[in-house]
Amino acid sequence: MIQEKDLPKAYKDAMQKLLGEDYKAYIKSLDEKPYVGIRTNLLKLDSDRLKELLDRDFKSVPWVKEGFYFEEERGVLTTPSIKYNKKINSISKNPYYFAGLYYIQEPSAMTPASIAKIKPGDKVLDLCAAPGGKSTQIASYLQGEGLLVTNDFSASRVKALQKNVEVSGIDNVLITNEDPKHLSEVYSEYFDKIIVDAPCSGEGMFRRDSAVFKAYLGRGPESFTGIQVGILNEAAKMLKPGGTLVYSTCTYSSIEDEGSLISFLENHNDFDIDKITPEFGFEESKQLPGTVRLFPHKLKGEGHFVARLKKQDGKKYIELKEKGKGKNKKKQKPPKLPKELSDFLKKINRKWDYERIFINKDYAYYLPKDALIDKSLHYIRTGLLLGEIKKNRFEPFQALAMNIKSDEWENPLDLSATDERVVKYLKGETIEADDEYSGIRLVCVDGFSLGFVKQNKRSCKNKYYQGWRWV
Ligand SMILES: C[S@@+](CC[C@H](N)C(=O)[O-])C[C@H]1O[C@@H](n2cnc3c(N)ncnc32)[C@H](O)[C@@H]1O
Repeated sequence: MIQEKDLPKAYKDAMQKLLGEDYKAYIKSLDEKPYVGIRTNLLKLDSDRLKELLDRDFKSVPWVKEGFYFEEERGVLTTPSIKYNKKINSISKNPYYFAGLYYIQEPSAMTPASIAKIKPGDKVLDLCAAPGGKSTQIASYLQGEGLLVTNDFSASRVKALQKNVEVSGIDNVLITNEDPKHLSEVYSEYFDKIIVDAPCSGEGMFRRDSAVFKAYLGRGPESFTGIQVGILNEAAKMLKPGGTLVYSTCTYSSIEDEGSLISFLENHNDFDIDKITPEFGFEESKQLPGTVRLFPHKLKGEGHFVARLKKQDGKKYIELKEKGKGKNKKKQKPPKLPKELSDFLKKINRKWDYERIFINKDYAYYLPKDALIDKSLHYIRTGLLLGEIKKNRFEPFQALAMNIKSDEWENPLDLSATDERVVKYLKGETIEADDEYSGIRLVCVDGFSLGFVKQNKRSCKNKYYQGWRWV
């Protein structure tokens, strides 16, 4: 627990100035446990079904309809429903979590994507995306239509982003590991919505993460503003006229919040603040009306700052194609698919658009529809990674399994969460099926896909991705 005496003087002074008589209530809130939230993955199910499966009537996060508080007693991660199995003892060690049915996310962190007005069909960029909280939420809102480009500058953090995108079953996605400067050279005025969840000093996360506090003592707010304004400048280039840009941080620092935004707006008079209604305990900024802070003494969540900007529709938007910018698009002739791959895809009851299948070094991808892909950028994923074409066979990958709905597979091995084979499977063990079969089969928990097995008679050789196993 952080106490007032541990806080740097400059920080206390700034908070007193910001909060006035609320300062004491804020300091008191530092003694309380942080809230734990979960958010339904709307790509896979709705919240009523999730509550049913987890056997809990969670309290809702007031400002995000698919967000819930995990425990009335905050931070206590005890088993929700599956009482039969003592090994399943936390919200992150639960078969439904492995099935990507929900994302664990701090309730305030659910705000930026929820106010970005994202609708199916939009092209959305999440510029500072790892580990993927906002990206998985954006994908939920897109409902498989449109495009999500999700980027992070850090090569190590982008791995966690990739995993979360794949567990969530997202296919209309490009994952990049890029400096925003490079992205803006390719994606000029390309996106309808952009989220900049900027790197920041993390003042709002002190009670949740002591490492953030330690890092803060070594590196205060001033060092972040240049980076934040730089990222916003690149985002501005990539937004279509009329588009929406959301800027968020998990800090209270007015240097990083209003300060960075004011610097940005001074050089971008084609952007206006699109007011966020100060409801649910959100506190409107006095310095920059229309933007809001979330304080832990005002609502059930950690500290955040959120602003929504709108780019004016000053000039008529010219489609990229007309500008001839789609030149480098990886446009292939519809490939002649290897028989192994086309035979495998026939097992999945879905209308595949074969023109979107892209094969690179024996790896097969299903590209997002109408997405601009440029060779100069470092893509971690271009769409859904289907699998690898091997000699005389196709090896389907985990990302594909997570994207398949159980009713798209003719004969899934569908196990109940109360079946101990589920945890065995997630641990990478061989399991026995109830019926005989020969070949690759989809394993599901209560109708939601988990991964593949290679079945011979009743014995099912485990194909669950090693790096994701239950340990
Ligand atoms: C607050 S975190 C993002 C959290 C994420 N949006 C989520 O909801 O899970 C900020 C991220 O910005 C990334 N970052 C730092 N500098 C960056 C830059 N210049 N361009 C893009 N991303 C950057 C960091 O690696 C970090 O993952």
